[in-house]
Amino acid sequence: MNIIKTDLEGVFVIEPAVFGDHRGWFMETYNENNFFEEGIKIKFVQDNQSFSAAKGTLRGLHYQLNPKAQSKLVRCTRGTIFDVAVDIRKGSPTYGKWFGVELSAENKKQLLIPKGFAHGFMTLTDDVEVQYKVDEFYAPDCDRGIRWNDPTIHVEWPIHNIQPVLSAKDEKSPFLEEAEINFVYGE
Ligand SMILES: Cc1cn([C@H]2C[C@H](O)[C@@H](COP(=O)(O)OP(=O)(O)O[C@H]3O[C@@H](C)C(=O)[C@@H](O)[C@H]3O)O2)c(=O)[nH]c1=O
Repeated sequence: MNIIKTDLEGVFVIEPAVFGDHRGWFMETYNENNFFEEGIKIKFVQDNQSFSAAKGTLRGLHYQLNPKAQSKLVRCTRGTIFDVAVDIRKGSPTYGKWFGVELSAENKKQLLIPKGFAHGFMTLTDDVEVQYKVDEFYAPDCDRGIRWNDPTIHVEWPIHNIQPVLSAKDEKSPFLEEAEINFVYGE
């Protein structure tokens, strides 16, 4: 398993070791020891899965406020997504900066998104399944969003000539400037 740093502190791309043989393949999708060796101490408590029917579906950018903030370990088990983490920790040297990576059933990569980041993804194929582990339970009262096309964050979504398929909630999310955020860098 390769745990690869990105330009955003605490955001990692994970490349699992895939063992193929005449039957197919095997891989570990999570190994606590490997994460601990990299100094990543997370205790996951909930596993989530979503299905998106159409290419160009966009879920995000989502986060839960403190004290219910979540770290997320995201993978795509059917189809392909462009997965994005945005640093929304006040006072962070990379505040408002984003990192994106293609995750697919084929490349088997995962993205680790720490607390203090917003997360979202766009489907690049039809019939997409995304699975992710989180280290805090769902807390609807703390559930928040930032508009997917916030001009100050300016995520370069790979499909930009279409109106994405959005939830009613995501259509109305505030822009970063007005969003309620209670993450402070270093805390
Ligand atoms: C996230 C979540 C939702 N739900 C319910 C609430 C709602 O009725 C239904 C659909 O919820 P949403 O519309 O928020 O689902 P979705 O837009 O897929 O939300 C997810 O998006 C990605 C990008 C994330 O990062 C996740 O943390 C989560 O916010 O599922 C749970 O029961 N538990 C959960 O953990």
